[in-house]
Amino acid sequence: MSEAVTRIQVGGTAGSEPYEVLVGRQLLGELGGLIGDRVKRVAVVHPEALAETGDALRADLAGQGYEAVAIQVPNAEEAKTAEVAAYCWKALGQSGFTRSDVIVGVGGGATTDLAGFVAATWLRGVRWIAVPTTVLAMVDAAVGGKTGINTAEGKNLVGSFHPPAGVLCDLAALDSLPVNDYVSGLAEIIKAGFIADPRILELIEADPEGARSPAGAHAAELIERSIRVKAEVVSSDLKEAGLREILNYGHTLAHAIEKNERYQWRHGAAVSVGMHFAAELGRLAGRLDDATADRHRTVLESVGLPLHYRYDQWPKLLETMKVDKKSRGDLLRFIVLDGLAKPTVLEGPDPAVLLAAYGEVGQ
Ligand SMILES: NC(=O)c1ccc[n+]([C@@H]2O[C@H](COP(=O)([O-])OP(=O)(O)OC[C@H]3O[C@@H](n4cnc5c(N)ncnc54)[C@H](O)[C@@H]3O)[C@@H](O)[C@H]2O)c1
Ligand SMILES: O=C(O)C(=O)C[C@@H](O)[C@H](O)[C@H](O)COP(=O)(O)O
Ligand SMILES: [Zn+2]
Repeated sequence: MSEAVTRIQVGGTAGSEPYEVLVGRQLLGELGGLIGDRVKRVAVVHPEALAETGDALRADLAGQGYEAVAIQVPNAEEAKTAEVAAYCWKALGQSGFTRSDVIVGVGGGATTDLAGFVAATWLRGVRWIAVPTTVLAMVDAAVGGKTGINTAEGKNLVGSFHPPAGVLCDLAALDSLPVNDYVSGLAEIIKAGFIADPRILELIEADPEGARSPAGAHAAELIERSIRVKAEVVSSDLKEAGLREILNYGHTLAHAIEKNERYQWRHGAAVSVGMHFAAELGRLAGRLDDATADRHRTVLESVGLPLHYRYDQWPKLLETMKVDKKSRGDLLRFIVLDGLAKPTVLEGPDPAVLLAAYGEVGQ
């Protein structure tokens, strides 16, 4: 018997094309319908770790009559570089890829960010479909159309808003995901809990061990709730004119840590430390109550996410945070909470408050 498929609508307002995020099992049969029958070529962009999946998908699409090519890219952040994007552009050029052809990005958030960026830039924009295979990519990266690559100066500094034509979250893909990568994705789920849907936090607090596994009793509910948070926000503010900034909760420090670690830390681990910092910043700025700030520590720690980073790195982190995309001129801006599920912007915090907040995080 086939399991139920959940369909979550994204976009369709503010001038963006609507699309659906499908969550279920054995969803790859949906791919042909999403690609469409007037398409000649399909490029399947996948990481080394998913070489078999990428090739099976290519063969399946070839069997359906498409001219299908697989483009293998490095795992994780190694893929989010100008060099790898150029390698993909070369492969598309050599395949004769036109504006009516389609890119399929299969993999974690790093792969879907890259595949979406290549789709946004090739011929000034071709359609693309996301097939996220990590929990983080399902709940966050593949939804909402932020695509991009890193540069030596910082995380995601080059990119474009280019929403996919559809997102297929096949939960079966999570079975092969290493536990550390699964747990890293929980950081974005917990983020969705703090900024918008506290039920997420309750589900994790009730069974932190279960939350660490795709076999956990609430895995599908946690994933679907988080996708709904993201879908609602990006549907009303695709280009981050205002509301969408709340999805950046914890990310100002997180991106600086990732750069400092030369992108060897998982994004979710950095976001966990970044949310701990944002909670302390909110508390010390007089916005957030002690209980909600403390709740960050307990829930993040309960699933095995990190809370701390090197104290001596603060000057470098502060310098990197100045080129965060939320900054305006010399004004540093952070997302903090006024209370549970009440995200807001804190502009130009007192440097002494910033340092004191980092004092709780650094060790
Ligand atoms: N565009 C957005 O809105 C957005 C949102 C959140 C995060 N991101 C980006 O997403 C990236 C992080 O994504 P991530 O956490 O998915 O990490 P990732 O893409 O780096 O994947 C982690 C590792 O798991 C491997 N992998 C992927 N799927 C697998 C599977 N099913 N089984 C076994 N191995 C698998 C990958 O090849 C990689 O080595 C960061 O670059 C972050 O900036 C983007
Ligand atoms: O979708 C968004 O908007 C987010 O901020 C989601 C984040 O989880 C994600 O990591 C995003 O890539 C960060 O965007 P950036 O603009 O700060 O690079
Ligand atoms: Zn993120």
